[in-house]
Amino acid sequence: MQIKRSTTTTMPSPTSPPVQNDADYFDFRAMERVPESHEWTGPQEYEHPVVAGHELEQDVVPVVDMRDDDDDAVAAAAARAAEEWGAFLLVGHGVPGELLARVEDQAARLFALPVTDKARAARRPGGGGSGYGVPQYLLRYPKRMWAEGYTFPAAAIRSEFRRVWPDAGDDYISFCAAMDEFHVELRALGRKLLAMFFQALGLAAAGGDDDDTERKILDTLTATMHLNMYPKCPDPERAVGLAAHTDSGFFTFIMQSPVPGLQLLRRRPSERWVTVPGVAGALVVVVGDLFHVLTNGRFHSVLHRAVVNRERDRISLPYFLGPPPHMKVAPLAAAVAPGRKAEYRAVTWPEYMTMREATFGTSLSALTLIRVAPEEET
Ligand SMILES: C=C1C[C@]23C[C@@]1(O)CC[C@H]2[C@@]12CCC[C@@](C)(C(=O)O1)[C@H]2[C@@H]3C(=O)O
Ligand SMILES: O=C(O)CCC(=O)C(=O)O
Ligand SMILES: [Fe+2]
Repeated sequence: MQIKRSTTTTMPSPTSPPVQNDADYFDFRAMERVPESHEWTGPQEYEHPVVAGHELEQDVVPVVDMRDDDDDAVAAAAARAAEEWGAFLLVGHGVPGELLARVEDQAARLFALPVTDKARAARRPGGGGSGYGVPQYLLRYPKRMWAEGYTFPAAAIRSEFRRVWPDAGDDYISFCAAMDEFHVELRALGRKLLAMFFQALGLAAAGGDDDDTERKILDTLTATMHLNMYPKCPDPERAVGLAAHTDSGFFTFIMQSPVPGLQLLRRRPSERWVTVPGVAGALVVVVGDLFHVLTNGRFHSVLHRAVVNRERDRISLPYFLGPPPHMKVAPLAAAVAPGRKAEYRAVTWPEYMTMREATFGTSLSALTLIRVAPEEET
């Protein structure tokens, strides 16, 4: 899908979001063909070529190995990948492979429950966006995606999943144990990676206000978890797993099945989708819009999407890290090059999400909505 980065700062006129309905809770496994509600026939979805991610050196997704003894070199490699790609594969991160396999298995068990059990935990108005079903932003698209989703705050796993398993039996216990352990590991890893990013940006040495901001950001990082299940599809060329988007927070760790499906949009020398290989035990790191803002555009929030396939179900678990809801995010002073201005206005995560909602399904990039127009620069 081509999403043009518009240079306009005009806010699209807000319209009330479409609502989820019973059609969003159908059983993908019972589908022998892609129904019209899920059929993406426009050529725009397949406008750019797809490359495998290893044929040419320029298409090899960067791999950052945290086992390297030289911390500065690891931080520099992560920052370089965040600048050039906006994403990379992270290995040697210390999260046990056994835990990653268990988390995937538990997610698969959740999605294998009867539709009626999952629908009990459906997203509801006023529910803070948690629950089973389509994230509200994705309801903006005219077509539904070939995926099931479940969103929940990492801090409320046990209460959230009592909605699925009211009896709190063995299935509930093993599911929550795996998600809790994953959260503990990923929260620690998130702090480590953030500290590395700051180190690479030269913030540790910068002194002054940025040091304070860095500490506040590290101390208040907020995590949201989301489970994606992309069932195998009878006609993958006519369906979309997850439409092209950027993540909105600071950065996302994605745990994915070793079934490829995630693709990154590379722009130079020409636009193409690069498939991220399914490397067992690796986590994918994706830079989000608010980190793009924080670094004044130095780290780049990358457009990515998920495609589906005919043979195998695919599961991914993005762990979204961002600021707490009240925190205003603006370019860090040390990230603004001498003689340059901050290119983005300060914004909180919920403010940005509200603005961004109206851009889903349009060709407008939401970052342009908070971009300081050249005439506003003093
Ligand atoms: C923390 C979040 C990131 C997310 C919005 C959310 O509040 C919870 C769902 C997340 C998700 C998952 C699918 C793609 C995405 C763009 C969406 O519509 O919902 C992301 C959101 C995001 O990164 O902005
Ligand atoms: O399924 C994937 O690999 C990508 C998921 C994703 O980008 C998201 O949920 O925001
Ligand atoms: Fe994403």
